[in-house]
Amino acid sequence: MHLAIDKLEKSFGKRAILKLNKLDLQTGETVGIFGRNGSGKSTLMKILFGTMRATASSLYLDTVPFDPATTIARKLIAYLPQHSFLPGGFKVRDIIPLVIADGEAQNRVFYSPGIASFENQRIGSLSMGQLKYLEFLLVAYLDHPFLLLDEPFSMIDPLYHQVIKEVIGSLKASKGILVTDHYYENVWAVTNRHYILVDGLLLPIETKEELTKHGYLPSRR
Ligand SMILES: Nc1ncnc2c1ncn2[C@@H]1O[C@H](COP(=O)(O)OP(=O)(O)OP(=O)(O)O)[C@@H](O)[C@H]1O
Repeated sequence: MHLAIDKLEKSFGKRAILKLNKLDLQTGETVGIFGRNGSGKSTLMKILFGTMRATASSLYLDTVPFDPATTIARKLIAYLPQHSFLPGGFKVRDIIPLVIADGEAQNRVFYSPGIASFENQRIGSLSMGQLKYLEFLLVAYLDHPFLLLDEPFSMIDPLYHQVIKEVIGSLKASKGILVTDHYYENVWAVTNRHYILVDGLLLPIETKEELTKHGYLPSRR
């Protein structure tokens, strides 16, 4: 499947945040987006997922015009938002089958490293990192063809960064994945193509040095 952005603009009042011209995301590839705080990465993901409306857009799914308002109902895109989305009152072991219908996919979450150590806890009692890790696994193992990951590594301890990279690697062949995180080395390790969002424009980048050139990384490290 092929998700194509021909145009995507978003303004808040008079402030233009996104002025994208072209972005393609195909199943079988993982695309990284870098950008400074406030550059519009989360805004882009919210618009594609359908929880925020673009000011103007021209989007296509396999060459057919695509309205993100239909994303959730069509189970097209799984989305890990920056902020937690699970209800606090449920136990971890009960929320897994509520989010994921498929038994095999549920087991992938249950048997992921570390989950057994807190599967009997309530969501509301998890640490921020445990919660983010659980939410990452839940959206990653949904059967949707596209996956948007907004900061999957943030708040999670380094031991599990490797697990997350392996999960993304295992899904790469079957899904179109868009990922952003300020742990840019981790993003770079799992992506096929990379962009940096500068002044509302998505600029393709080939080397990490370009992250410095575009003012994302400091020039002396
Ligand atoms: N609902 C809103 N109303 C007004 N401004 C908003 C709204 N949502 C986001 N913005 C602004 O849009 C800009 C882009 O925000 P966004 O969260 O997309 O950035 P980001 O690249 O994801 O940043 P970070 O790396 O800090 O997560 C910011 O300046 C933010 O203040």
